[in-house]
Amino acid sequence: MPTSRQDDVRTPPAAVSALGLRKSYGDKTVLDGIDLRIPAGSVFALLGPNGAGKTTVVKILSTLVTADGGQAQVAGHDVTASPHGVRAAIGVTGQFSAVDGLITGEENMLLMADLHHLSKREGRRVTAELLERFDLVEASKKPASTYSGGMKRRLDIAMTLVGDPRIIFLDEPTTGLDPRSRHNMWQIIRELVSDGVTVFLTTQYLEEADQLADRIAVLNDGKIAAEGTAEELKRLVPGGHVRLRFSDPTAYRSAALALREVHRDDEALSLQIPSDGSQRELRSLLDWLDSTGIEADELTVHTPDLDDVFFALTGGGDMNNQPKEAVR
Ligand SMILES: Nc1ncnc2c1ncn2[C@@H]1O[C@H](COP(=O)(O)OP(=O)(O)OP(=O)(O)O)[C@@H](O)[C@H]1O
Repeated sequence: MPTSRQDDVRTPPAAVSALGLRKSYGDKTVLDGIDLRIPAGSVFALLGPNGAGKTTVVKILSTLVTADGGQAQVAGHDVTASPHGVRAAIGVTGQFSAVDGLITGEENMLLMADLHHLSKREGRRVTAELLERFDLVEASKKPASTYSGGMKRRLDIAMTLVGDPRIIFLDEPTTGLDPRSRHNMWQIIRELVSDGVTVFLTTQYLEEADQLADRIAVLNDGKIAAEGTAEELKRLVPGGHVRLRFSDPTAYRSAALALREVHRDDEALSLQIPSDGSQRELRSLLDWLDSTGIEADELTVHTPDLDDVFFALTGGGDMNNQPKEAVR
């Protein structure tokens, strides 16, 4: 892989940057030219269906596998020329967890402290602090194999933090977790970011990317199909609308007659009005309702969500793609 210092002139500094990353296994091209730029201190989510190559990207950036082409820098180090520099700056958790189930949570942590050459005293201090922070004090003397999925993930992240990494790769951090554990994990990730850590997240959960990420890239067919903030991605797909529901048939009919370009549902007494869901459009609709004295019983806004974007970009026609309604 060629190395280049050209990225150094870019501002602000990127925690992770990649240009033209390529990877094939046999005759299967997994990554077909991936470009990334992740500003320090931000959360980046790589979204993609099963087998899209998300883990492969994480493995290349964390120096666990070598790319066939392109270049990547992590924390200012080239992944090929300076893998040790990369490894010293990053933490990786996820599908290839470092947790040893045979020893206790505390022993796992102390082992990690040893690997990072912390003194015994410092190792014990950091371990106690992280066990407390991740709510694992009670379980700390039990073998990690007895931990729930959520506890194992928390221990995994706690172990990663022993080395005080500035960049963390979280490969599907909440896959298989129940909703409460998933929300706990989201809170943990937000706290990491507020400490200035850069987070590179892979996920199949669109809501997770929506909740956490500053920028999201959708990986499909070995390429980045789209990249942007959640809002930018949602604007890529049409389908936003406001729905007005009435209980009074007269009010319904008046509104239906007055409003043009609406989709009528005479049975449900509801009208669907194309809208981008912006404050401006909602205000003008509400002002119009007020001025005409028409009273709707319910107003719901549907803005395209990341599910819509994901399916539009990845062509996942076999999955459930029902519009979601958000009552505002
Ligand atoms: N060591 C390997 N040898 C051969 N093929 C591999 C290897 N590692 C990954 N692949 C293939 O590369 C493709 C991408 O795999 P990868 O694990 O990166 O996808 P992913 O997006 O992380 O998927 P998932 O969401 O299912 O974890 C898959 O088709 C996988 O079978």
